[in-house]
Parts: sequence; C-alpha cells; structure tokens
Amino acid sequence: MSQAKARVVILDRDTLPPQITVRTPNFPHDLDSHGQTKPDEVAARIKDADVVILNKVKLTREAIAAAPRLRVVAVAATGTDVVDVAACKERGIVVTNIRGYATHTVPEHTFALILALRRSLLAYRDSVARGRWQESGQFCYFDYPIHDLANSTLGIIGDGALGRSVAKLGEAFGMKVLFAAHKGSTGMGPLYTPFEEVLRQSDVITLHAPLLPTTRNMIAAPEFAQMKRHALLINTARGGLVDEAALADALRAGTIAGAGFDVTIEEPPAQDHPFMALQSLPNFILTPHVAWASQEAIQGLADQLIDNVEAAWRGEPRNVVEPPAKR
Ligand SMILES: NC(=O)C1=CN([C@@H]2O[C@H](COP(=O)(O)OP(=O)(O)OC[C@H]3O[C@@H](n4cnc5c(N)ncnc54)[C@H](OP(=O)(O)O)[C@@H]3O)[C@@H](O)[C@H]2O)C=CC1
Ligand SMILES: O=C(O)C(=O)CO
Repeated sequence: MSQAKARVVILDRDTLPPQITVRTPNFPHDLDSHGQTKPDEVAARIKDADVVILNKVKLTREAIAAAPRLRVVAVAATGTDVVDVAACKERGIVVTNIRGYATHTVPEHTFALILALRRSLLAYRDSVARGRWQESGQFCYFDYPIHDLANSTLGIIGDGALGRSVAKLGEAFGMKVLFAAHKGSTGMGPLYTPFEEVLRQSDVITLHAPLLPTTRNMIAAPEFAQMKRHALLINTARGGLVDEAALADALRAGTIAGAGFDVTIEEPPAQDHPFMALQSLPNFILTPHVAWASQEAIQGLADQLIDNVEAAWRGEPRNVVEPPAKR
C-alpha cells in the first residue's frame, strides 16, 4: 500500500494469550501495542495509525473520523460487529477478518454444551458432591432427565464455516440436521427449512450467524413460544442474537428445557445481568466467550491476522469484510 514506515496500533493484545506468538509484520513499521483499550481511549490511540489491529474494542464512526491516516483495520476474530464497516468503506479503509480458524474449537464447545445439558451432567455432578449417591442406596438414581442425541433434531441457524462443521458433528451423533432459512425469507431453496419450522421441529437449536442489524434479537419471546418445551438453545455466536431477558424468562417458566451460552451482549456481563441470576439453575451453562479459545485455533488466528495485515499493506487485501447488506 505504501513505501513509508507504517504506524501499527494494536488495541487489545491481552485478548490473545501471552504464549501465542503474534509475528511481526514484514514491512517497515512502528508498533504501538496496548493490552486493553477503554472506549474513551480509542480515538487518541488511533489518531496517527495507518493500521489498527483489534479483537473486541468498538471502532465507531467518530473514532474512524479522528484517524485521518487509517488504511487498514484488521480484526482478530471472525465476527466484525464491533467495527463500523460502512464508515470504513466510505473512507476507503480496508477491514479484514479471520476465517475458518475455529471449525474444530467452536463446534466442539457447542457439543460440550449440548451434551452437558442433554444428559443433565452438571446436576448429576452437583448431586454426587452433595452425597445423593450414597443416600440413594443403590447403584444409580434418576433425579434428572437424560436424553440421547441420536434420532433427535438439530436446528442450525447460520450455514457458514461453523454451522457446517456443527452439522457434521450432529450427523456423527445420529441427529437429523435442519439448516434454517433466514428469518422472514421464503425462497432459499430445498437445502433450507423455514425459520419457524426449525423452531418448531428442533430438539436442539444452535446459533452460528453473525450479529447484523437483520439478525439482532432474532430469538425473543415469540420464538421461545414456538420451541418444544424440551428444546435446548445454544449460542456460541453473538450475544445480541438473543433477547437476554426473554431467555431468562423462558428458562424460569420452563418454556424451553435449557440453554448453553458462550456470549452476552456486554462482555463481561455486569453483576446484575439477567444471566448472572441464573447461575444456580442446573439447565443453564454460561461460559466466558471461550468457544474459540483452543490453543490450536488461537495460534491459527494469530498467523492469519498478520497474513491479513501484510496482504492489505502490500495492496492485495484478503478476507475483506463488506458492510452488511440491508435485507
Ligand atoms: N464464541 C466464539 O468464540 C466465536 C464466535 N464466532 C461467531 O460465529 C459467527 C459465525 O462464524 P462462521 O461460521 O465462521 O462465519 P461465516 O461467515 O462462515 O458464516 C456465517 C453464516 O451466517 C449466515 N447468515 C447471515 N445472515 C443470516 C441470517 N439472517 N440468518 C441465518 N444465517 C445468516 C451467512 O450466510 P448467508 O448470508 O449466505 O446466509 C453465513 O453463511 C461469527 O460471525 C462470530 O460472530 C466465531 C468464532 C468464535
Ligand atoms: O472469532 C470470533 O468471532 C470470536 O468471537 C472470537 O474472538
């Protein structure tokens, strides 16, 4: 992109573990690396930047306007919802993301949540710790429901790299897999089942769609009401896809049987977030946005991140993110 020395700013290096090697870009540059950046620190830190690298720091239209030299924003994640991509595009700033790095780690985490919930694993573990096994006086007891995955129906929302890998694992467990058509869409072809039909038919529903204006709150009270009472909802995608208060209500009311979440709208969630009051429920598991975080996946992400930065800087950008289309 340029022969001049570039100023590269990393806004949240601490979102990659210290033992992960983030290699130095292969073009002349000065590096300004910050462990974390608060929202009100972004504009000042990027004001002279040519390249910004970030994972979960929000990059707003205002901050972008205050960075006249900015040419490349390299997101260290697949999800780019933290960046105002439309504002970048208007300025000719290239936005890149990481693709396909999490096709083992996220599906495996998804199934860890599904299996734990479907077999009441945490409830049995807690009851063993409380002495319930000895109290039962026999070799086993049946306090909590256990269901097979085989012959059950897995509804997948989002048929990208992760949705498809999850489908393969589901098929290996003997599940019938349904890919949901976009909510509100009618003609997506025979490979897709209408969104509402997926809600009605699935025993397990798992989300793998990006957070966009069109996917925000795609699951709220009316959608919970259409699910089976024994359905599980798994969200390893983005917090904003689900109305969090409606999920808490659905779990308390028994509208659905359980939920496994790796993501929340604000991360970390505040102490008074509706999910924090659910921590004692045996049918709700919240993990701290670590579905992506196998050592193997993160190293692949870090390598791809610098590949993206180098390619964009030499004027051959790859993994370019376009602003969300309105549909
Ligand atoms: N918790 C974690 O650690 C991680 C979370 N993620 C999240 O998972 C998401 C998916 O990742 P990945 O599969 O790699 O991304 P991809 O871009 O490969 O796939 C996303 C898919 O979602 C589909 N999609 C878009 N809009 C809708 C909609 N309205 N309804 C249903 N599907 C839709 C897209 O296809 P089309 O538009 O053609 O339908 C696309 O196929 C990421 O965006 C990210 O937010 C990713 C990695 C780690
Ligand atoms: O890759 C992603 O989108 C993640 O959320 C991991 O940071």
